[in-house]
Amino acid sequence: MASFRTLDDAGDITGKRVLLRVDLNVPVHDGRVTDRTRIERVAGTIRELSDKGARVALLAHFGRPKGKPVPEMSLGQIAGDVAEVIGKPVEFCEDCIGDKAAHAIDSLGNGGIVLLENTRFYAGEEKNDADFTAELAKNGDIYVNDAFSAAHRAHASTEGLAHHMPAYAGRAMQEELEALEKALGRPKRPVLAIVGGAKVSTKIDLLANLVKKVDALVIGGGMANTFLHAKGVAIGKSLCEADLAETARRIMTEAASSACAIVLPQDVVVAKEFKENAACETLPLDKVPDDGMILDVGPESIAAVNEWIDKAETLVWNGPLGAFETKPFDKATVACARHAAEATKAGSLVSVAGGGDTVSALHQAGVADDFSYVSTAGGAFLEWMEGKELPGVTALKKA
Ligand SMILES: Nc1ncnc2c1ncn2[C@@H]1O[C@H](COP(=O)(O)OP(=O)(O)O)[C@@H](O)[C@H]1O
Ligand SMILES: O=C(OP(=O)(O)O)[C@H](O)COP(=O)(O)O
Repeated sequence: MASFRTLDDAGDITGKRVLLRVDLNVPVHDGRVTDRTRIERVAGTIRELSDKGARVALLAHFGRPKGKPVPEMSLGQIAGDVAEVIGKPVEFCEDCIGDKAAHAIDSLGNGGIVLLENTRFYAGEEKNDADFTAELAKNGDIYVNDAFSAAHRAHASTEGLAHHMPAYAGRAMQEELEALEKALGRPKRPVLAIVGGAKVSTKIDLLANLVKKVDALVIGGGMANTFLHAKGVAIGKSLCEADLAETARRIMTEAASSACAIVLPQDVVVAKEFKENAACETLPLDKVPDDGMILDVGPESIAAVNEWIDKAETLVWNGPLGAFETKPFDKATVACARHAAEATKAGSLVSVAGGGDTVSALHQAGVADDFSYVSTAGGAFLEWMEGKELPGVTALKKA
């Protein structure tokens, strides 16, 4: 039996106002949702609540607007996709608190669904501010959290609300926790982690714990640039958080004392412009020009990652190895994803990958169905792997 409350514990919810936290932080390019996995995973919970006659208000964030309304980060652009995926009408309300939100929810019929505007348009969301949480809470009778991929954030809509009203885990949250426990509860060694992507400052700290849990850590993508910089490699104009160089060095020291191999790029793909089909060249690490950007790792690095995949019994992967959305910088991510998929199909690897963009990359490589498990979560999944309590999950635990 789950240690947290689920929808099975919610009783009769007919006519009740349900504040349902979902993660709609999906990849969007040119105003179009390019990967609907996160929407598809929560669709079952939305339908179930609606079919049971609840009035469903969807709470979600999109991007990092830093506490202010940013039109390009409006959830209005996602509402149509949500409606299509769940196969029911979904209204959109341009605020998540106040009179507009109250009116939108009060006017729903039983089974009606409204998507409220980006909670991160208010600074109180990320601060888990008591007044902001109380404003959100005014519009709900019960709270359901189905956003596993945001459960590592102790924000108003992911944690605070659970203390204001009866709180339950949604079906997708339940499934993610069960699937991760099944795939990785007692992982077979060697365990290989691949961490890439662009969210360097929010993910780098957890690497210090991760290196104690895994046998090798491949660092790629934007994350690798900060480590290369910390090792004194000139990386030109590449995405890098130079102030985290000391943290990167500490992680490499921690890895050495935990006998975890750190695998950094050996060669890199460099371009002067970040655009589709930009001219680029593969260079050794000591040849990156001052005006160049590392946008992918090169063939020698791909071969090194694949060798580690061959040695590993278990793979956990978050964050693409390059800027895969922009060709030709998808090569390393696609090649290594296909290699891991082959090993999984051959029965020699348990492979778990997660993260909004990572899942999109696996779909692009055509292998999302070949991994042992694909989580919607990136940072939350890695923190779960570290053994950390996730605030969004802890808040749902039974007393
Ligand atoms: N070398 C790089 N330079 C700039 N951006 C990169 C690089 N490598 C990967 N990225 C970007 O990282 C983003 C994904 O990062 P992140 O959000 O951390 O992953 P996820 O959503 O899977 O958790 C992608 O948009 C990708 O373009
Ligand atoms: O996309 C998300 O996480 P991920 O990039 O770790 O997969 C979640 O929506 C959390 O977003 P955040 O990292 O801006 O808090």
